[in-house]
Amino acid sequence: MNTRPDQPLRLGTRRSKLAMSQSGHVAEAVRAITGRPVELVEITTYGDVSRENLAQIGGTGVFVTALRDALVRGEVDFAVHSLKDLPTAQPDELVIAAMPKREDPRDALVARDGLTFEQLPDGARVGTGSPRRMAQLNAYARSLGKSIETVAIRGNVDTRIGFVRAGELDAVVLAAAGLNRIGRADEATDLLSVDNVLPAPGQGALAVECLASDADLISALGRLDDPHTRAAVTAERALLAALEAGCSAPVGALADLLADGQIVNEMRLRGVVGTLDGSTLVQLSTTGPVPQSYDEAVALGRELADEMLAKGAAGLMGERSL
Ligand SMILES: NCc1[nH]cc(CCC(=O)O)c1CC(=O)O
Repeated sequence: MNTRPDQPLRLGTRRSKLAMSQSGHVAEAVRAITGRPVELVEITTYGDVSRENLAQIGGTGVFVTALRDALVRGEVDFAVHSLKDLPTAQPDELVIAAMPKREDPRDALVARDGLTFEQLPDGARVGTGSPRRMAQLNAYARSLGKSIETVAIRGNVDTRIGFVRAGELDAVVLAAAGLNRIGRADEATDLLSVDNVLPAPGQGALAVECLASDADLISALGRLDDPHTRAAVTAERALLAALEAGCSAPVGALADLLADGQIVNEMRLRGVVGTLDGSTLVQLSTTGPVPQSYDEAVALGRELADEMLAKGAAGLMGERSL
C-alpha cells in the first residue's frame, strides 16, 4: 500500500448519492479488513457534468476515466465503480482487485399509481436513455399486445423518478440495485423478470480497482471478492466485448448459477441484442461447467457471442439512440 500504515487509504468515488452509498459500504469493509481509516475522495467524471445523451457520447468510460486518471496519478489508492459503467478493455496499470457479491441484477419499474409493466396502458410513456432497455421493453410490450412510447431521459435516480412524480411520464426504468443501494427499493412498482428484460452486463455488481503494482492492497481488497460474481460478470463482459459492443449498445446479458439441489454445478449465460423498436431480438443462452478461471469464463461469453453473431446479432447493433 502506498501510504504509511497510520495514514488513511484514499478511496476515489463519484459524488452521486448512489456512488457515495456504494463507496461507503466498500470503505467500511476495507476499514474492517485493514484496520486503517479510509477517506473518500470525491471526483467528478465527464458523465456527471455532461448533459448529453449517454448513447450519443458513446458511454465508454464516461463515468470511469477521471477515477482511473486519479489512480494512475497516485491521488487515490483505490476506486469503486459500477461494473456496468466500466469499459471491457482493462488498462495494464490497473486491476480489478475485487468484485464483491452482486446485488439484484434486475431492472425495476417505477410507475404512477403503483402500476406494473403489464398494467401500463397502451401508449404509455416510459422513460429510459438505454438502448438495451428500449429494445427489450418495446419487445415485452409487443408480447403483451400493446405498444409503449420510450422517452430518452437521463439523470440521477432522483431526477428520473421525478419525471413520474411530476406526471410527465407514466413510468421510468432503473436498476433495482441502484434503488436498493440508496434505500429506495420501495419506490419500485414492478421488478422486471430477466425472462423479459435482461440486465446490462455487470449490472448490480461493483468493481474495486487499484494499481496493478500495489500488491499489498490487491491482497487486502481481494478479501471482498466474490468468485461467483466474478465468474458471472467476466462471462457477461466477454460476451459484450466479443459482440464488439459498448455499454450504450442494445445488449443485455446475465450469467447465473444452476443448482441441482444444494450443489451448484453449472453456469448459464443468457444474452440478447435487438433493434430499438423491439421488432427483432436475437436472444440465446448457453450452459457450461462453473468457470474455474478467467479464461473459462471468457470462453463461455465468446461461445455465446459466436452463436448470437451466427444468428445475425451484428446487424441489429448498428442503431444508436433516437
Ligand atoms: N450509469 C448508470 C448506472 N450505473 C449503475 C447503475 C445502477 C447500479 C448498478 O447497476 O450497479 C446505474 C443506474 C441505472 O441504470 O438505473
